[in-house]
Amino acid sequence: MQQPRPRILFLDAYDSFSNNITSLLTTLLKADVFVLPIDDPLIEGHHGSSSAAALTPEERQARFIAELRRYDAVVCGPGPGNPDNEADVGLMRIVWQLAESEMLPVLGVCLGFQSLVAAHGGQVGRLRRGLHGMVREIDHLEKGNGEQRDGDIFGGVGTFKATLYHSLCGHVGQDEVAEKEWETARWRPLGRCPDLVPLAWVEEEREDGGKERILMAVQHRTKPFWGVQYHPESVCTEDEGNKVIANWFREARGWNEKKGRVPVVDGHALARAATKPSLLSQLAGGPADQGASRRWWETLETNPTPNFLTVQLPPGLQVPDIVEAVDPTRSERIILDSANAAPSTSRADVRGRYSIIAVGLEETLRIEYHTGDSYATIKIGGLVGSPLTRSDKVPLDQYGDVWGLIAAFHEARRLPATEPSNTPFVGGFMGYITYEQGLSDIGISLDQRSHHRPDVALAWVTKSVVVDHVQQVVHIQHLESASPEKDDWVGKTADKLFALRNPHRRPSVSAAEEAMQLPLKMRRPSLGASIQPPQMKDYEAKVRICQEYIAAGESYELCLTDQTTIARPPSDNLSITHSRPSLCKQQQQQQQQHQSQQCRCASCPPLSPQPPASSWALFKRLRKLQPAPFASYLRLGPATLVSASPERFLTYDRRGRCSMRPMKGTVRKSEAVSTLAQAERILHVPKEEAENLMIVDLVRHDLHAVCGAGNVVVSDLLKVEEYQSVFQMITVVEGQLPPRRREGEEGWQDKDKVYTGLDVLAASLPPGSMTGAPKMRSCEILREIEGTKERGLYSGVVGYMCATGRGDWSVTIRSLFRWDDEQVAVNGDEGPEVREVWRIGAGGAVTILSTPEGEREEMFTKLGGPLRIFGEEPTCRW
Ligand SMILES: C=C(O[C@@H]1C=C(C(=O)O)C=C[C@H]1O)C(=O)O
Ligand SMILES: NC(=O)CC[C@H](N)C(=O)O
Repeated sequence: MQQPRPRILFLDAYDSFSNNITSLLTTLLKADVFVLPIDDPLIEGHHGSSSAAALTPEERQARFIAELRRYDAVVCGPGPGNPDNEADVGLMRIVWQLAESEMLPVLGVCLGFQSLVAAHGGQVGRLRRGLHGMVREIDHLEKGNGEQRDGDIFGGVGTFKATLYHSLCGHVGQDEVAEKEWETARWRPLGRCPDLVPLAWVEEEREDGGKERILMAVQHRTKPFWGVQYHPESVCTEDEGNKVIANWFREARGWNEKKGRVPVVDGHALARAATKPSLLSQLAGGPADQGASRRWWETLETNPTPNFLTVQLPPGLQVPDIVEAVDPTRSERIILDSANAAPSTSRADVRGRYSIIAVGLEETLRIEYHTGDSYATIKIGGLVGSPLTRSDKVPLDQYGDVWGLIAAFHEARRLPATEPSNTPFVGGFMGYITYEQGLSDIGISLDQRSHHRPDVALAWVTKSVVVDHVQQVVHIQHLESASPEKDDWVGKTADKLFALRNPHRRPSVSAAEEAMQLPLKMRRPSLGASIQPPQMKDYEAKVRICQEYIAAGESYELCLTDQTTIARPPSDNLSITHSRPSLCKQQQQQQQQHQSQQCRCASCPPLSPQPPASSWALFKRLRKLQPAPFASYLRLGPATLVSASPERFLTYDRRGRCSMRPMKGTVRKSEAVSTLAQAERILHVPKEEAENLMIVDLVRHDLHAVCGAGNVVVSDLLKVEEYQSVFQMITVVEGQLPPRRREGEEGWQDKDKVYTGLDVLAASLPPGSMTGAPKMRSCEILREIEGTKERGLYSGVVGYMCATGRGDWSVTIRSLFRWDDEQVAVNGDEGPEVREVWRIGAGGAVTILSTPEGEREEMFTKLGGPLRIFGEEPTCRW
């Protein structure tokens, strides 16, 4: 008879590495792994779960114990915080206290290990300095060469290195052992914890020349409890370490056998599967149920006739020229621009291949959602001045959440792979998602917000132009709805492009745009742009606060950021009265000094009387100054974004192959660091590699949540790449979604098995490179430190999801954005004047090894890129 697969319960302490552990356990031990949060509402009665809230503590404990009977073993996971705080370890504490009759084998990992130590007489205190993303050789007794101790899970294990992510450590009495006794004494229970047998150590050399003895693994003398301080699941833990886990499980099963303990699998389980259910499975009922009350938009754009034409890219033509020729109306626009694709910008290592231009955006159907609302809005159009055709508030309960609605909307319009197959996008969603939506996705509630702006804005683009910079062709694409008036948009657009071959017929450039095209040194600060950067000392103080949280074990890495605001006369918002100043120069200067905190240096040129450049002109300038592979321009609803992002967040193809590209480790180009080899020397150091590694493990966790155990690999680790003004270290992490059922097999009863790239996107926001690890606790801490201001578009994502299932999203950094409704009033010569407000976010990852000055410098380096379009160089000003 076939043996049933073993079952393991994983107690999740909200770490960002948990899914890597469940993946390792599943693949290595061929076990089914189920996950229960340490504060599971069904047991703990939190979060308003009425059924559990009514229970007494004894009854809750009984529920948990009943749940434990279902498993062969338990793994207590890693996480933020300290085992001395009950809330940080929750249910773990019950596990160590189980009566003999209910006991079962347990493995503690990191926080779980510390909780084991704390429960058996040890103390958990701070390391002299935290070790996060540091890879160390684990010193254990066996080293594969002989003597076997009963229950020593290091038996037969050779030398291996493992990744550490901890600020705290277990004190079992190691510091009281004299040096000459240490060699042998460290393998026996030490004074404070007679029941814990040390199995492994790391001795860390400290700056004072001394060594810190760090406990790395223990086993309980009589109970089936083991624990490891290091992270067995990290991508940098060597495979030899897997033997420890295999040994643990062999011991665990041996113990169960000896005790005659067999898991009882009946009734209802509280724990959930390690992989998330798909978005489509959240839908209440199938399409048949929804048929009764179809809304007007449900059938719109559902059965299009694709109409495509591919033409040669007229030589010398830039993406903005194409935009201006094919979509000159200049109201709403989305352009995802491989701005560094041109050979003239070949200094950069990473070059985009395609630029995607949405055309006729005002007429598109779109989804907008303000985080926290119980409904989303589906509408057509909506820009000030253009007629709002229709709008519908869609309650989200039947979709689970906004992601369920987006997935259902996409699914209803999904296309089989369509010609031309060599275009990444034939039509589909284009738009943005804010950082705050990401926060809400990971369970952080946003308190009172002072606005009602969309956090998710996705247009369903049916007319698009895709430039393939490698093939030098342009795909003109129209997913035509079955409307009787076909207007041959594709043909007409091709004609417009052909017309561009004739340089005399190129679109004319407005005066403001012309001004923006002047060489940098001739530029003056834009009229009245009042720039408010972060204060250096404040920023440094915030870095120190981050480090205090890290030292306390609350986080391993925090991506601290701050914002610079730029107030300037309104440029392209038609709803704002355009106030053209008529001040004399002297008055202007006086007013300028009064309003702004900007430059006081003598060399600063006087203000020029030119009108403010439009956001489009700003974009054209930025793409020239900072050509980046994931540049974008977006003017959608009330949001405007001008971005020179170098960072891909997530891309996926139709077959569910996903790839993420976290970027961490930045060095500014300078005379001293101008070559890749020099940058590599600077970035391949423990501090920078650790920063990157932490995010790599976090991203693996995010991908595992959807792709499932064993379906994630790291294909390029810690690679240094060159960009226009910086070098960046990146890693590529790839995942494979479960295969989609073939047509016909795919009934709604299988909908929970249908995953798309949207599932990965929804499960991975906000981008880990912008949060730090563990994600949830780090975001909570960052909200405290950064203050109440929202990051908004910054730290969110911009991208597309094609109707055929392919998608690509960049992290919104090195960018500026503004909201139409954010204005400030200033006193002008002729009374109050309004100013539009642009925001530039910038920051970097703070670790225990950071220096406040270094972090501040890094933040200003990143800020400097987008700020230059205002003719500003941060170093001359603050
Ligand atoms: C926070 C920013 O960048 C992020 C932080 C990086 C780092 O810490 O090295 C690198 C790229 C981005 O993921 C920013 O550009 O503002
Ligand atoms: N990775 C972890 O579980 C860390 C545990 C604990 N918060 C520490 O920092 O030491």
